[in-house]
Amino acid sequence: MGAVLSPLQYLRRAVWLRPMSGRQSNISKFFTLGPEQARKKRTPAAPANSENEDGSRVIKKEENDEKTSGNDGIAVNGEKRTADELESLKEEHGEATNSMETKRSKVDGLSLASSSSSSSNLASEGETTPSEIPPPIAEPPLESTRKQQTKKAHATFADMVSTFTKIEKTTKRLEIIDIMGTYFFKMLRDYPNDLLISVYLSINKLGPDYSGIELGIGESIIMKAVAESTGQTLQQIKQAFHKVGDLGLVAQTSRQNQPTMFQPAALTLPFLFDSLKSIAQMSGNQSQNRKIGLIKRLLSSCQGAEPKYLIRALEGKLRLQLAEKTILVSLANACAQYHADKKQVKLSQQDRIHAEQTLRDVYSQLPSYDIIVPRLIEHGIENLRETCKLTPGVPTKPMLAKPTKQFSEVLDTFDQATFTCEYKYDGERAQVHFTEDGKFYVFSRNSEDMSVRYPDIMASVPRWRKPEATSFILDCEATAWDKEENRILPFQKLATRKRKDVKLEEIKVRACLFAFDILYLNGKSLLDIPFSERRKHLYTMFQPITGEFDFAKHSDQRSVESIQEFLEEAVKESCEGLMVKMLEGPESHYEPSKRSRHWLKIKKDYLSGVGDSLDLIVVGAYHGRGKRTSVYGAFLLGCYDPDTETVQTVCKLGTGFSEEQLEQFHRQLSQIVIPKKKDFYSHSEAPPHQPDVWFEPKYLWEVLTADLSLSPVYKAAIGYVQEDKGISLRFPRFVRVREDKNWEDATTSEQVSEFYRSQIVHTQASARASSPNAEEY
Ligand SMILES: Nc1ncnc2c1ncn2[C@@H]1O[C@H](COP(=O)(O)OP(=O)(O)OP(=O)(O)O)[C@@H](O)[C@H]1O
Ligand SMILES: [Mg+2]
Ligand SMILES: [Mg+2]
Repeated sequence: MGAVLSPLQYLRRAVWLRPMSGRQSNISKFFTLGPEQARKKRTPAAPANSENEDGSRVIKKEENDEKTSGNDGIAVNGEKRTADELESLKEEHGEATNSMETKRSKVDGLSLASSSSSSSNLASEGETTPSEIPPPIAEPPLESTRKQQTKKAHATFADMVSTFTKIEKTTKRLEIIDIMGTYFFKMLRDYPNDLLISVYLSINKLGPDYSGIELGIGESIIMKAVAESTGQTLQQIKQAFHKVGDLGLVAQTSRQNQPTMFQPAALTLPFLFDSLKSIAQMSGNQSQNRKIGLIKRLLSSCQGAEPKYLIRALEGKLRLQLAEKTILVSLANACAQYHADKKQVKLSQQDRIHAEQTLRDVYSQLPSYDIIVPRLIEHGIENLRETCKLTPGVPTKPMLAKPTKQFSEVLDTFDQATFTCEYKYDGERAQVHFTEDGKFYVFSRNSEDMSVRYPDIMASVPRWRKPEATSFILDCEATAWDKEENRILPFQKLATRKRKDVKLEEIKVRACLFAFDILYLNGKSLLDIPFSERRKHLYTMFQPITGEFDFAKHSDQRSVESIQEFLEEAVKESCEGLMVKMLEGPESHYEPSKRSRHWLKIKKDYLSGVGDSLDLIVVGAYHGRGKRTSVYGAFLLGCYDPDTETVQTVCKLGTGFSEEQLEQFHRQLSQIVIPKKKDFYSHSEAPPHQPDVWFEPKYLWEVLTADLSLSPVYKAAIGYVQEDKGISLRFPRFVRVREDKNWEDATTSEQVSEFYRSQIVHTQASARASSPNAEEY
């Protein structure tokens, strides 16, 4: 196996893949919509040099060419900027990724300026009248002008924004997939070099999760930039924001009301992407001012609806209901269609489903568009499983478990199948990688690179790896370890370790690994072999070392009594409970990213409650009274619905805190108070239920509850159980802060509804069990 390329190297490769030629399809008959439906959706062509419905520009081609040709500079908000100035702007902010690309643009003319003509082509192409729709399989009208575009190599933000604007008008998932699929198809056909960037911008990410680069710029910085760039006072922007609740819209309106003498040059996707990356990575002295400066420059190149999405991207939330799975499906469709067209074959519904499944599977094993997109372009989706495989050095999405609160459920689920019980250690998930070229990594549950956090684990690998293991991926739990007593310490101890800049000699709380699975060994993926065999590999290739590495303790007995006993034993040894797993057959294969019924968790503490804890987003707080006057006395929490991208409130929480914790939370949360509820927070509008302050979504807390009930106030899982009622937690209690998850990894609305339903099933079962005619369990 070759060395793993860094994300930067992949990006470079992706950017330099040559555009492909080939026969192009009639995109009106796309994907989920038939030609008739697609035809109906089209609107008459917009007049030249006018604004589309969505505010994006339509520039008359000749005029635009005139503006750009023979002109060695472009106008940005009235200021004329030369290519060199723009180049130095990029350099000033330390971008490296596309520097070669920029140089090439300078030679070709000026990509920033020239791409506005391609934007007009794309924008007007989507807006033809029905009579202009070419017959199926006809060559698209773009062909004649395409030559010019191959010279002007970049897609524009304007194209992306007109796509986003279409998406914002619908809530139907199939339509969203169709719109995004059409967009990605055009990207593949016209700007393959920018496809990767367009995928990242659509999901509002700047790289794979393990790259650690994230957007999420604070409201105050953005408001300053909007005020300064649109000539308004900060006060005016704040007021507008208070009224509208969406900074993106405020920016768009402010920009539209601003008189500009010149058409700014179109923003290209690579330029935007590089700028966003620079903003995300700026730190230290003056970084706030530098961020504001760069945001202002971007804003000055924006028109129509572009400021809205630029600002939302900076905030870290596009609010388009573009969940990652939607992007995957759209991308799979686009690629399948593109390659079928090239080969001049018809794409069946079966082929589409197959393509979607392929991309989903591959992405959960190898969650890196940096690697996948270039290979999709080069080798097609039909070869993707071959060209993109599980790779040490790239964190795979971990398999997850379903909660259970009755032993009988375990026996029901596994029925006649062979299963095994393991201790459920209470620490943090750790995926340990060892690459062919001798590098170690530790990744978190969330694919973050934790190698710097665990120098003790990194140092211990050579001691417990046998020389026969030349590359591997292990699935483990890292727990805190008491060296004196030689035993596991409670989870809270592990949480006291620093998360950054950890020095080996300064570590007070040591981490011990408990390995429970092996996913890859010596150049081969082990995902598709039975767990019993994977476990054998695990036991042969590694050796336990007290306090550093051990195998998760297991028992393969299957009676309820023996499971019960094993659970008691686990709890005595500071574990949280048990994991019950399928041991043999295809159902015991490792399923990356799936919350699978083939893994059940039994937590001792929660057997009497709802079976599991919930991880909830802190969205608001109520001022304390009495002893708690100087801190927040209670908090408003919400779960997350990834399909609608909303945070839905689920309870008011006021118990389980120590005084120190309340003080600490007050300090932390005061920093992220926002003037108004985010418009993607869903909560009752009734005055008595309003919290005193609202927060940016940031912190995730683990919470226990006795049970759940239907509620008119809280909006969690609204519509799942009853059309107009949400679900709320009764007697919630704070357990801990979840530092290893992002707020978007909160318990989902669907999970909340499952907790609610399982509680009803459980109550009915108990009622049956206590009645004289109850069946035996
Ligand atoms: N033997 C084991 N097998 C699998 N996972 C284990 C084992 N021991 C401990 N774990 C941990 O248990 C976790 C699953 O249960 P847990 O309730 O802790 O999940 P979580 O991180 O809260 O996520 P979620 O609530 O989303 O499932 C795994 O992610 C892993 O970190
Ligand atoms: Mg856990
Ligand atoms: Mg949990």
